[in-house]
Amino acid sequence: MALSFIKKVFTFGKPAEEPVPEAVERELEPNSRDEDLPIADDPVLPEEMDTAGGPAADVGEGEAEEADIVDETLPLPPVDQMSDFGLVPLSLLEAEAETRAISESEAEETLSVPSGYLPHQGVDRSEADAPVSIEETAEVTEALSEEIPAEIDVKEDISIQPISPPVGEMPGRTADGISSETAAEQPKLESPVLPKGFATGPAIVEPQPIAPQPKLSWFQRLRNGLARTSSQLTGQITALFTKRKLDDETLQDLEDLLIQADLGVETALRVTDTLASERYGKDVTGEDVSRIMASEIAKVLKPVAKPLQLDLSHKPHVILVVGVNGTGKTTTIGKLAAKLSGAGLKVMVAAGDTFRAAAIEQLKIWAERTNSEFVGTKLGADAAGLAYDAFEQAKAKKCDVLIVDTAGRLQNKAELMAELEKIVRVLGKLDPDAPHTVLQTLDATTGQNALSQVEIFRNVAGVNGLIMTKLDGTARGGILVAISAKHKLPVYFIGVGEGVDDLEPFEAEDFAHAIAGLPQ
Ligand SMILES: Nc1nc2c(ncn2[C@@H]2O[C@H](COP(=O)(O)OP(=O)(O)OP(=O)(O)O)[C@@H](O)[C@H]2O)c(=O)[nH]1
Repeated sequence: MALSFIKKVFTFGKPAEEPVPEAVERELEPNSRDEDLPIADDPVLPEEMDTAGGPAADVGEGEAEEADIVDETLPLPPVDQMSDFGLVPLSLLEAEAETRAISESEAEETLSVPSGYLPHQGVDRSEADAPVSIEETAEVTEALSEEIPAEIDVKEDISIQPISPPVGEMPGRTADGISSETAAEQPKLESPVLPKGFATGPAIVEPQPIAPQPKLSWFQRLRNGLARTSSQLTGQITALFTKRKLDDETLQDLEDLLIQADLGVETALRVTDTLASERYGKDVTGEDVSRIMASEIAKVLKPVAKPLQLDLSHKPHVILVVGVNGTGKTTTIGKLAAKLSGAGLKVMVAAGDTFRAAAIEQLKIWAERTNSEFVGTKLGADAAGLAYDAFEQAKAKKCDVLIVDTAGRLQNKAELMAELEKIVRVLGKLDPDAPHTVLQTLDATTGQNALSQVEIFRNVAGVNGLIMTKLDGTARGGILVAISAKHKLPVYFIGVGEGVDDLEPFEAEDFAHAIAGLPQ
């Protein structure tokens, strides 16, 4: 094999005689694909390619030099100078090859290796580089397993290389593949030592008494609800007046801020006018502005902060509750009923929201909780008819107050608004003054849309009082100031939670302070 390598070295660069590389031959053999392929004698190449002159024909100067080094036509140096050129005389190599062949055959005769091992015979690059087919590998393995005895007479100069024996048989390894030294080092623990923060044994969870959360006062809930509005507003005001005297520009900027907070143009102008008359050309702090703002808002709200007037001569005083879906009508009815029946009045509630089964059930529960009479009908029934029946029953039972729920409806749905009109008309048949109070609930999380809600419900149902709900959430209470300034409708209560007690009489000063971020 060494001889063939030497021959290859000295014949390189002779394309005409160059044999097909073994690797290529082997690759082609299994499928014999070369037999099927037509072999072109003279392949037609694209113009930029050329076969004439063989491989070296087109080489550049440098490449030609390289080619020359391996050209056998060059005269070889004298034998004693060959090592200077990195060459070994052929005669020496042939002699070495013969010796090697003898020692190989000797080794074959004397060697025997255990299964799973192969004799290591040094590395012959020419063989190592050539690919070995599966068939060849199988042949060698078979030959080894048949011919090589189990016991080995190891020659000192031949090393034995394992070919991955089973893990358990690896020297220095346990069956798990763990180093046997490491395994021996590890003490076998009865109970493992856990890191800090862990413990063994069954978990014992002792129930801890939960401290009751102190309920926030309604004003705290109102302030929390309006915190977003107030902190945004006061933050912007403080930024606006930092190191600035009060001039036309800052007044205009302040007006814009107040309008953006839903307070309405009218209230915004009131605030800026008062500020200008008191402090024009002077330094102004954010706190000065907040104080003036609270005072002006309170002036707008005071006239509308009224108690809900009940004319108990009517037996019953009829309260119709209207509003857009989800604004809190049913919940507010429950809260009102609780207050009134708690005060000793005989209350009846009527489930006029015949669109939503849950609303009927919800009101029934509120009636039970508040010891109120309940009148309901089936889902989809005529709401006006139900209102009429309830009124008759309340009269018959001598109730002090009848509160009629209605289905939520968007103010732009003409058909539903017409139905609401009908309920009012029907109630008026039994008492021309009924309904005595038409309450509209407004969701405090709504912005400018609440203005048009009031406008339309007022026209259709004769709304004569407001309740703003959900002021405990992330409310935008500024709109109530704008509505009050425009419609001047009484605001009776505010909703500050879902609980039965979370309905507070509307207080102008408190509300104004909460919006301005000032204490009560
Ligand atoms: N946080 C808070 N939630 C409220 C308040 N008032 C009502 N809600 C909640 O708002 C939701 C809607 O309330 P409802 O009373 O069902 O409203 P509605 O207007 O009767 O609804 P529709 O019958 O669909 O028109 C419910 O989850 C109530 O618990 C309030 O003051 N604060």
